[in-house]
Amino acid sequence: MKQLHKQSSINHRRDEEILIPQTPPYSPKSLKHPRSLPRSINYLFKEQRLLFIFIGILIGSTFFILQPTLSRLGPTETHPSIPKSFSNNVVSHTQEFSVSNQNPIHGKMGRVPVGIGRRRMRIVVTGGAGFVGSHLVDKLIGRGDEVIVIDNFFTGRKENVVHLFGNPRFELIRHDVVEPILLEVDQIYHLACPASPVHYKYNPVKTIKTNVMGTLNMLGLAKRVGARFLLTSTSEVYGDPLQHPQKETYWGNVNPIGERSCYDEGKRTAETLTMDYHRGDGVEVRIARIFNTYGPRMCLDDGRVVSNFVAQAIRKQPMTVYGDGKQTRSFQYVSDLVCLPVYYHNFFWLMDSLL
Ligand SMILES: O=c1ccn([C@@H]2O[C@H](COP(=O)(O)OP(=O)(O)O[C@H]3OC[C@@H](O)[C@H](O)[C@H]3O)[C@@H](O)[C@H]2O)c(=O)[nH]1
Repeated sequence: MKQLHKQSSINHRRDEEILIPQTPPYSPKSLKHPRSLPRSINYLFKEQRLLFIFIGILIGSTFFILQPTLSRLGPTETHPSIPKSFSNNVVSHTQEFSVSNQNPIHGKMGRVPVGIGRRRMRIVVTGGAGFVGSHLVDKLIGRGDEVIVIDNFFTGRKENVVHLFGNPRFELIRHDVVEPILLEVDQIYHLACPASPVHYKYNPVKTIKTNVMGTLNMLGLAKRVGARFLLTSTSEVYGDPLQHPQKETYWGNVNPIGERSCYDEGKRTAETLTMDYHRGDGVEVRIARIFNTYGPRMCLDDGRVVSNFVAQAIRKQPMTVYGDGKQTRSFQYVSDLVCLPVYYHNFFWLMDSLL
């Protein structure tokens, strides 16, 4: 009641003020000057105002039409040439790949509409701070993708990826793949595992755990988020091979209780898991059996033949050849392994092609 009373008294005072007008009463412009419409039109036509309005509208609409497309494209869009056909039993003396894909037609690359260009993808690289992983990450960032590196820094080093710090498309997570992790990604490159005999024999139980638990966790993630999965396996799945060169169809000659078994058998189990997730759960998978790789960022204390020979040469020491020296190996330069152009034995081709 108090409020009502107050209100009515205010209205009363206003009424009084209106009774003694000091200025002409307010009326809308349109009512005040009925002839103002032609004036407005005249105003628009004067000094090419209409032309400038049209130009503004044109620039604005062009921006809004192009903006979604531009935001999806990376700064450097170089597309790896992707051959259409592929034999499932590819044999190479330098590099060998095992491939599987349940439903090529519905692969992620197949959903990219023609004319829009390559879609920027979010990609996880386990072991991305390592020797091979960091080169892969460089190339992925270089072609415009978003990369999340997972590394526990056992053999990986921050220095390998430090040049990418500050890049908005790069993220680094200290994480051991033995523990599960949930991320929304399109592709998973699974590299995390010590690869040189010195490192993988250092803690054999941890090595096999990384291969089994780590691969399980990453395959689980791939299944959950519908990501395509690439396992980096090894020529060591052939063990002490009885066939030269080794074909993909060769099953190997592996000692299950030897010193190297944690790695050999670990990777063989990782391959088994990969194929089981593919057959059982429809996960799109690829397996790369990597032979001896060399190049920048290799650890000098890696223990492998190339780094040993280089380190000994730098120190002007004699090079040590183990055994009778009759053993043979296939070698590949690290960036060729990632994306050697016009060649299908590389990660990019394997991961991105429809197969
Ligand atoms: O100083 C050395 C080191 C090695 N070697 C010999 O050189 C050959 C190559 O040995 P490495 O240790 O470099 O490589 P390996 O072939 O045993 O395995 C390597 O290649 C495949 C990858 O997947 C493995 O991760 C990697 O360890 C072996 O026969 C080895 O006995 C030497 O003669 N001198």
